[in-house]
Amino acid sequence: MILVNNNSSLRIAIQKGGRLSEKTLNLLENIGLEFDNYKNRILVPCRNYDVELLLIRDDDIPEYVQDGICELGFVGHNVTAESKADVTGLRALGFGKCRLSVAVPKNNGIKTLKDLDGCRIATSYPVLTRDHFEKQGIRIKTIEISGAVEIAPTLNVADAIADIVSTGGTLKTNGLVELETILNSQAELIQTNQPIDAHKSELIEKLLSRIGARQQAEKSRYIMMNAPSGAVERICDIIPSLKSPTVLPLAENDMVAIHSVIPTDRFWEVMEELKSAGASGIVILPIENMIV
Ligand SMILES: Nc1ncnc2c1ncn2[C@@H]1O[C@H](COP(=O)(O)OP(=O)(O)OP(=O)(O)O)[C@@H](O)[C@H]1O
Ligand SMILES: O=P(O)(O)OC[C@H]1O[C@H](OP(=O)(O)OP(=O)(O)O)[C@H](O)[C@@H]1O
Ligand SMILES: [Mg+2]
Repeated sequence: MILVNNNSSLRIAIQKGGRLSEKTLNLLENIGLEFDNYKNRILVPCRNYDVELLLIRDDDIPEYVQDGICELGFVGHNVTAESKADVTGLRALGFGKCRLSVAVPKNNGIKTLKDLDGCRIATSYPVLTRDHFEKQGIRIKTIEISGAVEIAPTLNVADAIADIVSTGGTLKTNGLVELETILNSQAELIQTNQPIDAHKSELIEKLLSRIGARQQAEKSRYIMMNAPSGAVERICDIIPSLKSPTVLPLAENDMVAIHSVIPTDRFWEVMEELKSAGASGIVILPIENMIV
């Protein structure tokens, strides 16, 4: 049975309450979509775009998108991969970064995955875990647990775990060490493989283009600085992306203002070099959107 969304508005599934909810809503608002009253609601209309949000548990998102109940979904790649849903990944979103890893109690002699042959692995990701071990010909028994997986070895419910790791703090607190990564993950935008009409396809195209502009902007900063005109060439060498900066004369003799866009992650690396090249009054501004 195919359960496509017959409503004329594009429907997007997002996590109702959890780690991805706020960042997903922020992203949608940052690309100009206005929602109100999404607290305590399941279907939330949008004031200025032909779209509605379906707020549900993240585990349900891939299947809702697979079945066409929602055309799009924002969800962790770990959840999509575990579900094996028939959907298309459109964009990695750069937040909710984590990994699914195998971890074992510290100092118990387990050094490689092979040492876990015949062992019990506690996890909320039985599909990905079994696939990973099977590919390496290692026999394991998965013990499916939906939360607080890290405590399973202490309770002797399992010999090891496969769980989500980000900073590694939870593993450390529970006396576990990471053995191997099964999957790297971040939040992603997924699309249904069910047929989509022309109106909804156009809405998706426009959303993707706005998300692209937002992602580009987040990767960049607008930089302004003053410098002696003789220093412009050296400053451009320090930041290769400053190939054709805007250079404006200042009232002060032989001084110019340099304006350009630089990759966010480069700024802190080159700030000292810029200063020693003669730059002063360096100002860095966030960019709202960037269409290249
Ligand atoms: N420690 C973490 N750091 C960064 N991202 C994480 C972390 N833990 C989980 N994630 C990502 O955030 C997603 C949502 O995590 P969350 O803990 O809110 O899920 P949940 O408890 O299954 O929520 P739900 O109630 O919707 O089922 C995860 O599927 C994963 O992609
Ligand atoms: O490596 P860390 O930075 O410590 O993060 C990892 C922890 O974060 C997630 O749990 P969360 O805090 O979302 O609680 P949950 O297990 O109840 O979902 C995950 O299940 C780990 O327990
Ligand atoms: Mg969940």
